[in-house]
Amino acid sequence: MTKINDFAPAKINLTLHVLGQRPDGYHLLDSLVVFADFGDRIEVSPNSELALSVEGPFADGVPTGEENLVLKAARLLDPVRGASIHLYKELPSAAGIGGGSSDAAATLRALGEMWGMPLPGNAMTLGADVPMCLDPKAARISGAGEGRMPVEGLPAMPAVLVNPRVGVPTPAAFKGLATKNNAPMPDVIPDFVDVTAAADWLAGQRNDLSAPAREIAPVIDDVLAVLDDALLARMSGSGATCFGLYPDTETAQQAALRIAAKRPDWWVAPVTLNP
Ligand SMILES: C[C@](O)(CO)[C@H](O)COP(=O)(O)OP(=O)(O)OC[C@H]1O[C@@H](n2ccc(N)nc2=O)[C@H](O)[C@@H]1O
Ligand SMILES: Nc1ncnc2c1ncn2[C@@H]1O[C@H](COP(=O)(O)OP(=O)(O)OP(=O)(O)O)[C@@H](O)[C@H]1O
Repeated sequence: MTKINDFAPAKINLTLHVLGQRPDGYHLLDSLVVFADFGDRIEVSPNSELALSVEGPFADGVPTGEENLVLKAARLLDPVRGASIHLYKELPSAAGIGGGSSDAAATLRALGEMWGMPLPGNAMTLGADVPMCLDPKAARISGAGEGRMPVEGLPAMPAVLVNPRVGVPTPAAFKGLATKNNAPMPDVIPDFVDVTAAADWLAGQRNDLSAPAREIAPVIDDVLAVLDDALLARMSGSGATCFGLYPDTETAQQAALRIAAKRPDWWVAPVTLNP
């Protein structure tokens, strides 16, 4: 029986500038997004009914009914066709790293291949992060999430992802913004010789959702504090996951071990953020 596997990598917003708000309430973004070599896995196979099974360290709490983004993605592609979908959940949910969105995008790719269908143009209806996850490579994201310009010239970046196991609801983080009309990134994102040069430039950029997310979940300050040996530490998306960039893989792995020993209740993952 034909089985198709796909990978749903964690999405990291290296920057997240909020430029304004549309009349429908959605915010206009200017965000530099990369994807980790760590994430969920999807396996699809032919089946008469549409069925979803979920396992893995973060399976608990992931909805298994029609509200799961994986099933919504399948229904977007074909409202009636059946498939068996298995989701292996490695990523914490509601964590600012696009877990559900990346799962939905991987489902669209895998079922699209199995059913011989192109990727839909309306993936945005599943969530603002889904279009950027369809082609999980470094990109500058604009609009409410639908605009995507590939970004060349980023190095592979050793990093540590840290989540304090506190969820931040995305709408609440946007609602808490003190100012909605903030400055974009510079027009040109330079090429960087290495992760240190990238971190230096990123330090001059922002995640505008960081301040409201820290109001909602003050533990984010503790997460940023344990990443104080990183070249750069910042929150991703609407939080609460933060990333620290490190000069090399070994240093990142050592930092991850140190943080995991200090905070055994937190989720800590040494990763590489791919260009
Ligand atoms: C914060 C980011 O993760 C950055 O990549 C995304 O903007 C959010 O992506 P997402 O979780 O897929 O977002 P959705 O599920 O579409 O939206 C959740 C909620 O976030 C708010 N939202 C989202 C995206 C956006 N550009 N403006 C918004 O104001 C809206 O209140 C929306 O109801
Ligand atoms: N496949 C899925 N995996 C995780 N959560 C899902 C999934 N499908 C639906 N959800 C629901 O979506 C909510 C948001 O989860 P998700 O992991 O996508 O958030 P996030 O990482 O904050 O996303 P983003 O960075 O896009 O804002 C969860 O609380 C959960 O109820």
